[in-house]
Amino acid sequence: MNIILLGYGKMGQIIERYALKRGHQIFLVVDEHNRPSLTADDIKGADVAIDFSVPFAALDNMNLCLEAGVPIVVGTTGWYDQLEEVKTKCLEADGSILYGSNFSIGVNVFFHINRMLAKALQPYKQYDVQVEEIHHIHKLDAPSGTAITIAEGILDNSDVKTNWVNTVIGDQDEIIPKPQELLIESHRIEEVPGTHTVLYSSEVDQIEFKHTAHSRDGFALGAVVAAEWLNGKKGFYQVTEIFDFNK
Ligand SMILES: NC(=O)C1=CN([C@@H]2O[C@H](COP(=O)(O)OP(=O)(O)OC[C@H]3O[C@@H](n4cnc5c(N)ncnc54)[C@H](O)[C@@H]3O)[C@@H](O)[C@H]2O)C=CC1
Ligand SMILES: O=C(O)C1=N[C@H](C(=O)O)C[C@H](O)C1
Repeated sequence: MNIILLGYGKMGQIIERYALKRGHQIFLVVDEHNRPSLTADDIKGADVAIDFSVPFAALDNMNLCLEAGVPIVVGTTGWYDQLEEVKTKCLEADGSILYGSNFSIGVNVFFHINRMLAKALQPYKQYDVQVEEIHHIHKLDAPSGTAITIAEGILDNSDVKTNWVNTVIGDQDEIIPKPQELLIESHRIEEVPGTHTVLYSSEVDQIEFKHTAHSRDGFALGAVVAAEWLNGKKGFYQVTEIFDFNK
């Protein structure tokens, strides 16, 4: 496939490596320097675009790809408050968008089991639940997109928790969540690639369910695999749809 890389930072550069390794070509690399002059005509002819940029740019990039008729895989997080609007635009334009807060196989299995765990513990009200995420100090958004997906999996399977609230440790006064609020605690530490933990605590014990990324390679390979899956499809998809264990 001919791939456009939208964003050429930590993720874009690793994705390039995996794309070449899997026999694809890089059609164009876009960052904030050449993005302002880019038009739909410039990207026509590419098979797919992969966006790992920044939230406002990802929204612009999705619009550009819809205009050009180029399918786009979006790994960028921090724009999910606009999800419904983007979905409507994509379906109206008969376009092709696949998004996901995390493209690694490990985290997608984690998402799946997180839902099962929440369902299993739903009757046992003696357990309170909280989510923790740890990322590098350069991360722009909090909570992480992955933590939001985890929280949604818990909220969908809880009759106690109604919404999530976030606190960034060290940045603000500590939030004391109300019983119906699911706390997502964000930590920003050095160069941590991404660690997510779900904690169920009762008076007598604690269950910890944790995923630790050792590098960004799992995210990058997953993004290329997602682009291969999207090739030739129309519609608005989540990365979870590409994994058989979710069927
Ligand atoms: N879904 C997933 O599996 C993962 C998602 N991410 C998300 O991907 C995004 C990028 O992460 P990193 O590569 O670590 O960040 P980064 O800061 O290293 O790279 C972002 C890149 O976007 C570029 N950029 C800025 N404005 C742009 C524009 N208007 N058009 C195109 N490019 C532009 C910057 O030059 C930079 O190269 C973040 O939102 C992060 O949360 C990161 C890892 C995995
Ligand atoms: O910004 C990052 O680095 C990451 N972002 C994604 C997120 O917000 O969940 C995925 C991964 O955890 C790394």
